Amino acid sequence: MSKAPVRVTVSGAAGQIGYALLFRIASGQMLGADQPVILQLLEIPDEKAQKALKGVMMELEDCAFPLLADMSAHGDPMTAFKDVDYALLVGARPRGPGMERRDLLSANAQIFTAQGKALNAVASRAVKTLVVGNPANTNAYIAMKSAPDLPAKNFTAMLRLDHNRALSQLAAKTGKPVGEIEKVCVWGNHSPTMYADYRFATVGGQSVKDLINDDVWNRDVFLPTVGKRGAAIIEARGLSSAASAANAAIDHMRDWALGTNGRWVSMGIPSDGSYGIPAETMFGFPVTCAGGEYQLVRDLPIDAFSQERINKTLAELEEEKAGVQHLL
Ligand SMILES: NC(=O)c1ccc[n+]([C@@H]2O[C@H](COP(=O)([O-])OP(=O)(O)OC[C@H]3O[C@@H](n4cnc5c(N)ncnc54)[C@H](O)[C@@H]3O)[C@@H](O)[C@H]2O)c1
Ligand SMILES: O=C(O)C[C@H](O)C(=O)O
Repeated sequence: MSKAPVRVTVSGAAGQIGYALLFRIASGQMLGADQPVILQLLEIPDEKAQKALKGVMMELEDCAFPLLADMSAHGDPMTAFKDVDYALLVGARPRGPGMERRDLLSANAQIFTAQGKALNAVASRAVKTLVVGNPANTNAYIAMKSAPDLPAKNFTAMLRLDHNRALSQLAAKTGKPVGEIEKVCVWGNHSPTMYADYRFATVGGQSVKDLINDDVWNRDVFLPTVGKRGAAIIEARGLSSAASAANAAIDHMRDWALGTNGRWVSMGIPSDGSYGIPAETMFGFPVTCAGGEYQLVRDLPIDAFSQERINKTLAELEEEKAGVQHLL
């Protein structure tokens, strides 16, 4: 018997990430080739944005995706999030050349307060929420705090793009296939302070750290390359990353919903106090996923270098959090 459709809301649906994301969701790449979806697409209630959204929906229609059971356009989060099972909060102002993420904080914070409240009021009580819009960790924290009737664990932030960027850099450095590298993780904030950690990584049973054996490369090349990759793409494209961001969102939601078979992935999740990260801080951690839930990878040893990096990214998140307290 075919599965009942699930409801997926995407905000910022007429934006550049939205354009790279919706067709993949509707084709089954996010929730599986046997899972019909109903797309509830949210854009600002502005004539131009709503018209652009209509155009994207016409294209979705023209793909004749068998899994696309229905779709609707919305300008109000209260209707867009009604009964939603999966919410991808993409809509926000992106960073332009020369801008830092913290410049976006106040511009975007209000969006996530309103959307958190709407999720609280009308979403499925099991809704899985991924925040992509920057600053993603703090926006996810704001949405979570604005939705007190939903479990905090239902709110996550996207660290997967950093995770995938780290994997590709490690594959290039070691000359090994990217798909064979395991146990990489990214700690902290989706920002240049994130700490991409390959101390536990293996490839074909070999330690990646031993293979590379170069702490200077780690500190001076690898970490800055992964951390500043977003800015490098803005510099090259004149626009922030879109296809790779959409790809990371698909990876994040697919793994959360369908599981990782024991593989580690990185997700921004509300801390339970582990690794000395204050409870509720929306922090990138290594996790595995099974049965529709993520589980933190616990009790990893943290050496002095790693602790210093984790402290730095935590301090940035605490500062961002302090900057939005008045909104919560
Ligand atoms: N976490 C990550 O790894 C990551 C990666 C890339 C981009 N991003 C972020 O994702 C966000 C979207 O990027 P983009 O390139 O698609 O931007 P974009 O400007 O192309 O599209 C954003 C869309 O969101 C819409 N929007 C704005 N406010 C909204 C609201 N309140 N409700 C609904 N829709 C709203 C806009 O009208 C626009 O169509 C940005 O914040 C960007 O910085 C995050
Ligand atoms: O860096 C940005 O502003 C966009 C995005 O977060 C990225 O990492 O590519």
